Amino acid sequence: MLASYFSGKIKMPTTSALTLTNQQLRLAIRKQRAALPPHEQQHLSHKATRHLSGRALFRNARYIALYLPVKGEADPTFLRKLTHPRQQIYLPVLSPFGGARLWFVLWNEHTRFRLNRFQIPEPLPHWRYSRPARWIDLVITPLVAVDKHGSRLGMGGGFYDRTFSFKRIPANNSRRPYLCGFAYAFQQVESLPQQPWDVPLDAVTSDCGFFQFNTRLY
Ligand SMILES: Nc1nc2c(c(=O)[nH]1)N(C=O)[C@@H](CNc1ccc(C(=O)N[C@@H](CCC(=O)O)C(=O)O)cc1)CN2
Ligand SMILES: Nc1ncnc2c1ncn2[C@@H]1O[C@H](COP(=O)(O)OP(=O)(O)OP(=O)(O)O)[C@@H](O)[C@H]1O
Repeated sequence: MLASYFSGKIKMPTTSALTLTNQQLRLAIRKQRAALPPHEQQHLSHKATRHLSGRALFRNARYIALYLPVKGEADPTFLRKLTHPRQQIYLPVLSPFGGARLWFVLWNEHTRFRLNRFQIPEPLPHWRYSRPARWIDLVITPLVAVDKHGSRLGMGGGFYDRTFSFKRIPANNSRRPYLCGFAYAFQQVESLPQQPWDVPLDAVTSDCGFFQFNTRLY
């Protein structure tokens, strides 16, 4: 439908994302995502996981942020089972100080959860188990749509863009963290309108493969 499955070879989409507003595109893809039967969500998410888990960028990352999927989002949590003991998994938590920024809090067998204001489970924030965004090696980001340049459309809160805005400053010379979108192939669209605050993804993994963007600003 909307997708241009750009991994590997680029196919033209039947509907250009540019003909829809961001809000219309969000609604259309969210509907398609929520309509996937659970076994299909799991099957496609497994495939997306396999396209990433063997790569050095995953195996060499010590601090990895995942997210807990809601409403049919692709599920990256299988990656947790594929980590080795020296790797640590973090989850996003809405900053208790506001500002629409994310904290990253350790997820282990002792982690206690609560629902945030979007009804998404998140670890109870504790400074001892939090890690600053710039000290995470690999962030698996949720997304609604991504285009072939790595522009990401999210749920519309601007959380990831605000949290990783430091990556847009060339003087930071910050390759870290590596931002990898996690999605279904139908979320990959030809083109999204770019906003000045957008922080491009470094890569995306989906059921149709792993795709690295040439978006190095630094
Ligand atoms: N699984 C998951 N966790 C995540 C994100 C995400 O996209 N997916 N986020 C990515 O930034 C952050 C939360 N951002 C969000 C931004 C807006 C809405 C939202 O609009 N939700 C409702 C409507 C609003 C409401 O309930 O008050 C909706 O689903 O329609 C949800 C999450 C952090 N954690
Ligand atoms: N670095 C920033 N500084 C200030 N405002 C920002 C910044 N990044 C995003 N915003 C604001 O956040 C709002 C939502 O942005 P956008 O629609 O790009 O969110 P999104 O990427 O879809 O959401 P999310 O990252 O939460 O999944 C915009 O109105 C924008 O003004």
